[in-house]
Amino acid sequence: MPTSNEGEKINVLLFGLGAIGGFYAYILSKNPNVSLSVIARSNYDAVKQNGLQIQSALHGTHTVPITAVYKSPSNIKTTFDFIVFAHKAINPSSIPPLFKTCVSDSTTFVIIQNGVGNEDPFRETFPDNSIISCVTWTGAVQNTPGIIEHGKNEDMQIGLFPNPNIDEGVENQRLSTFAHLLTTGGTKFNLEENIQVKRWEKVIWNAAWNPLTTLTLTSVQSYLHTSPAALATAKTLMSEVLLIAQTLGIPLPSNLPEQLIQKVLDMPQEVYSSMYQDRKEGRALEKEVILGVPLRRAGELGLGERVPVLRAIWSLVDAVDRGITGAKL
Ligand SMILES: NC(=O)C1=CN([C@@H]2O[C@H](COP(=O)(O)OP(=O)(O)OC[C@H]3O[C@@H](n4cnc5c(N)ncnc54)[C@H](OP(=O)(O)O)[C@@H]3O)[C@@H](O)[C@H]2O)C=CC1
Ligand SMILES: CC(C)(CO)C(=O)C(=O)O
Repeated sequence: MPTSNEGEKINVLLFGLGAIGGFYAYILSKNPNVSLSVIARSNYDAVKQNGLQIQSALHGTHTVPITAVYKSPSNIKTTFDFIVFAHKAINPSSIPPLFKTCVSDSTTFVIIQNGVGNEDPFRETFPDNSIISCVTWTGAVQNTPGIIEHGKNEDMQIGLFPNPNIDEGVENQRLSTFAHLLTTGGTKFNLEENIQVKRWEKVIWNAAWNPLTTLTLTSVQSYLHTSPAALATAKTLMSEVLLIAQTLGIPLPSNLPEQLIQKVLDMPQEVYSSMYQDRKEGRALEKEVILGVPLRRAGELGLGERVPVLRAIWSLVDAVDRGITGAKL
């Protein structure tokens, strides 16, 4: 695979051209060696006609240079060095098989999503490819098709989802090439030895704030000020997911719920969530990777009786989601 300082083009395909996909499309496009293609769905016409625009409090306003805009992976007749997935993880296992014709032996998948277990469907479909797993704390929204609004929150952690079928040196080279693209794109990120620690830390945050903002249709800060029980509910929910992570052997500190509560209270702006946006827009909720997988892991670990709040919140989110999608039992 080319490195970005050889002057050879690095072919990147981005799937999930929404708030986060649009933001990282902009970051990746800043490297002159990147040829960026995107797959757009509801914003296809807007992006085709007017391009993709980013309006960021930190990066300014720009139109993103895009080589090709596709409607679906089935229209693509070429393969890529990196395929970046930034769609919502809804029916996660339905997505990787769509990409069979765009993948060569040297294609690396990059997953930028909330949740845990997101890598598994990619590894099952493509057992011989590398996966870079990314946890983003960047906050963005697409209120108008093709226009990505980004505030001041920007941070990401990235690391390999190691593939025992691939030489470690090759995997590290792929990781370092992608990290170089983020560096030249001017975004804040860290390389992680064990990205699963960061995935679980983030899912402890999302398992609380995403459903609580979605169910109450209010910001985290407003919810927390409703009554002392609100804070207690958030803390118990986080503690239950932390118990699951720790039982899986993920080294996370026992005071993480307090740390994450303090982190949200210290934020300069009110925090809503991507799941809240989905409910507001009448879109399916990311209930599987944020709540369903942790709950299943609890069952497998014999912790089912020790996560009652997680189960209750899961059932409420599931009911709201079924109300939106019309999915029957
Ligand atoms: N937004 C945020 O601030 C943050 C989000 N995240 C995480 O990042 C990920 C992306 O979230 P976000 O950017 O908010 O999501 P958005 O809903 O803004 O964007 C998702 C995009 O994926 C597209 N998409 C989904 N499925 C398909 C498909 N089958 N074919 C083509 N396009 C598809 C959607 O198209 P369409 O419009 O047609 O549905 C949409 O453009 C999620 O895992 C989220 O939890 C993490 C941190 C913060
Ligand atoms: C932006 C942030 C960090 C807010 O909780 C998030 O992860 C989300 O909205 O899903």
